Amino acid sequence: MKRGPFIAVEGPIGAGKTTLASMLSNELHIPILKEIVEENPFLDKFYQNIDEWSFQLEMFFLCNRYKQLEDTDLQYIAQDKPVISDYHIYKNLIFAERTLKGIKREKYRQIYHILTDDLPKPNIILYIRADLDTLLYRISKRGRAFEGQIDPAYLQQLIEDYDTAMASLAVREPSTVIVTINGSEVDFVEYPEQFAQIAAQVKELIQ
Ligand SMILES: Nc1ncnc2c1ncn2[C@@H]1O[C@H](COP(=O)(O)OP(=O)(O)OP(=O)(O)O)[C@@H](O)[C@H]1O
Ligand SMILES: Nc1nc(=O)c2ncn([C@H]3C[C@H](O)[C@@H](CO)O3)c2[nH]1
Repeated sequence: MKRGPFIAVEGPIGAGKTTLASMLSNELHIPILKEIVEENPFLDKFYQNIDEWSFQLEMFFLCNRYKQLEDTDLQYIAQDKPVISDYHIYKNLIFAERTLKGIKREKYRQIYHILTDDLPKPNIILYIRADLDTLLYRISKRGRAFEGQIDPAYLQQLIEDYDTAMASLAVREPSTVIVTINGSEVDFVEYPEQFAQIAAQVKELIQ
């Protein structure tokens, strides 16, 4: 693996991305790039009425992440400095393909490619898979008010969309290392030895 690894932690809602990315950032002394959730003005409205608010929300996420990754490129990636992120830009498309319909989906796809095709992409992805019950439990434990309205069917679709998207990314970008973590069985929060195993694997990849 070359210097300057760009690591992304991915997985469906509540899989543990921010938790794992933060733990790895501390353990490996790699700066973290975190998604800003609290300042999103559309999430609440979106979960109340997905069809009404999806375009605004998806565009908001796309523009925010575009700006964040542009800055990260200058600050870290272009200088070969390692960085770990709790998302991959590709997640925009995974969600948008599910939430948008018709002409809006087509317009979004075009804008997504215009904005992101030349952005630096992670060379390591830690993909946390988890089953519906695990995700629902973790989302409720976290207790964000607006997520109380998440439809389990929407979450189940996202679980499947993520599997499909990761499989397609593996074919499209064979040089990207994808480490799949079974988040319903591996518990890196409760069991330090399970976290140590993941950290050791990542360390080996970035050496
Ligand atoms: N392995 C785990 N075992 C037990 N609890 C966990 C585990 N991973 C995460 N959690 C808990 O589950 C909740 C969701 O985790 P986290 O916020 O890291 O998920 P996320 O994937 O970043 O979510 P989002 O998709 O909303 O950004 C948090 O309360 C966290 O403490
Ligand atoms: N529709 C949609 N598109 C995205 O790109 C996206 N990224 C995150 N999320 C939702 C999941 C959590 O509730 C919350 C925090 O991650 O925001 C998204 N929702």
